[in-house]
Formats: sequence, C-alpha cells, structure tokens
Amino acid sequence: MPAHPIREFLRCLPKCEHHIHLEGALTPDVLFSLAAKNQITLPQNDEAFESPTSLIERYKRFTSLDDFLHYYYIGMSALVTASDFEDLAWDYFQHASADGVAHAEVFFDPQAHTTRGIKYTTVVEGFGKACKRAEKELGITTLLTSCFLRHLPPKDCLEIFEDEEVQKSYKSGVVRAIGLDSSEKDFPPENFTELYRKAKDLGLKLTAHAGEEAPASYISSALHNLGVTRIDHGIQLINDPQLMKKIALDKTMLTVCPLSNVVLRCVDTIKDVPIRKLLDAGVQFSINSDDPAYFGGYILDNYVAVHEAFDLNVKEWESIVKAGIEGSWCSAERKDELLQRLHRVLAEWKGKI
Ligand SMILES: Nc1ncnc2[nH]cnc12
Ligand SMILES: [Zn+2]
Repeated sequence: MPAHPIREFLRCLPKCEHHIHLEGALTPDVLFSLAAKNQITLPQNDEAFESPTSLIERYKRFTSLDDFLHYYYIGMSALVTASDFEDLAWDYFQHASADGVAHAEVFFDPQAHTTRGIKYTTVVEGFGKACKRAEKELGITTLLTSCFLRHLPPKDCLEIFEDEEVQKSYKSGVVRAIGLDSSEKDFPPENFTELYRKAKDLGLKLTAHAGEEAPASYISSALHNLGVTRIDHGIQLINDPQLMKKIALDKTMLTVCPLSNVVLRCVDTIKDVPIRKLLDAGVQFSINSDDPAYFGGYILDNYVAVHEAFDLNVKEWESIVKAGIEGSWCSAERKDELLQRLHRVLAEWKGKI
C-alpha cells in the first residue's frame, strides 16, 4: 500500500485539466533566471522582487484577483523567446504528467505579450512545440486556448483576433478555443459579444471566466451573450438557484479552481468552495489548478485539498472525473479511451480505499 493511498488513488485517476494559464506556471525561480537572461528589470520599488523567496512570501498574501494579476503580469514580462515559452509549458506538462493528467486544455494570454512587443508567432511557436512534445513524450492530449484580456478595450481584443497571424493559428488548428480572463468586476461578458460571434463563426470552442469574483449575472451573460459552452470558475452560480438548475440540465461544465479561490480570497477556506452544493445540484464540473506557481499547488494538490475538505467517496470522485472527460474538447475516441481507463483504475482500487 502506498504511504498516502488517497493521494495515490487520485493521482491514478485519468484527470482532465481545463483551467490552467501557462503563464501562471512561471515559478519565482524561473522568473528570476529568465529576467537575468533576457535583461528584464524587475520592479525595484517593491521588496517582493528582492529574491524568489520574498516573492513566494508575497504570493501568500494576495488580497484579491487584481492584487494577484499585478504580480502575474510583471512575472510574465520575463518571457521573451520562443524557447522561454516552450520551456515554461514543458515544465507545466511534466508536472501535469506526474500528477496523472491525461488531457490538458491550456490557456495563454496573447495580449499580455504583444502589448510589450513580443510577436504572437513567438508565443504560439513555443507553446505549440511544448503541446506537441507533451502528446508525443507524455501521452497527454492537449488543446490551446487563447484568452482575451477583459480589462482592455473590446476593440483592442477584436483587433488582435483579426490579426493575420492570429487567424492563421485558428485556421491551422494550433489554437482551437478562445477564453476571456483578467480583472473581472466592471468588465462584464456582454462587452465582448462581437468577438465571440466572430470566434463562433470560425468554429472555435468558446469559454469565459465568469462568476469568480463577480456575481452570477456574469455567468448568465457569458452563456446568453457570448454563447460559451463552458464557464471558468463559476462558483458564484450557487447564488442563483434557477441558473444552477439550467446549467445542470444543459450539462454546462464549470472549471472550478479550489486553491485559487482560497488564495485570491473568493472564499475563506476550501470547505467554502461549493463542491458539495454543485454535486447535490447535479452540476458538471472539473477541478483545476488555474495558476499553479502562484497558488501553491498543481492539479493533484487541488484534488487532495477537495478530498480532505469534503471527504468524497469513490462514486463522487468517479462522477467528477467522468464529468471532466465528457466536458473535454477532445475527440470522441479519446473520451472513450479515458472513460475505459477510469473504469480500469476504479476496478484496481476497489476495496482498497
Ligand atoms: N484566476 C484568474 N482569473 C482571471 N484571470 C486570470 N488570469 C490568470 N489567472 C486568472
Ligand atoms: Zn483562470
């Protein structure tokens, strides 16, 4: 028997990760070494940037989503070359593989790089190479999602969406989905209706962060005005029972990020993440890491934290992992393969936990 049987059981489950910002996998150590290599000056008037250790300490004291985003955008300014992006994503995929991730749908923020003079093609070349390598060497199927920064003017988002290289990446299938992220309050989904209409016309998959800090009305707006088929975070859904019923009925998946919600103070403790309420209401959701280098854990740490807080039984874990597989944007064959793998793992663990 392994020393930590529950952790090992959760590791063995064929997990799908749907909510991980690749830039959020940039650890303080890598951030400092890239900044030195690329001659990027980190803020000198903020003592958090004295060393990787002081940065880690600062990450323990985030007060809100915006407080985190301030550090997130500074951190990613150290990324310059295609190989910086590739190494970052490869580091994430290795962690994901060690945690038993079978399929990973990963976000990146093009505008956070193009607005500081990095070419979109550089970013996509690096991330794309790491995705291919993860498929080949780790057996993880992948999907790249380009997120738009909602704190920027919608016309800027449209402009980058229409850029020739960006369009090429969609049409070639290197990037297959769009998302909406960054500061949430005061930047409602309906501002991006035209962008999402155009993305839908291209056949891209659609998701958006909604109901992380802002109210459940952001979730209904993302569904109705943007036509998304998935909601990132969505924890405020529990404040709108009618909408919760509809989301359960439609099998719209939420990508819940428990450690993130605690660190960014959307909830007080993991026990306040509405896992039990979502399960009881029959809402489909997956469990994800969001920004693992900033929130103290990768996907398995999130699974373990949920297990410790809610003491879920095997049936409940089966339904969560199954929802993640069924809600993934991979092929029907891949879903079947993962469902079969899930059944094998459950059979192997029967009676052991
Ligand atoms: N949790 C989060 N919410 C919104 N935007 C983000 N970008 C990276 N992490 C994010
Ligand atoms: Zn996120």
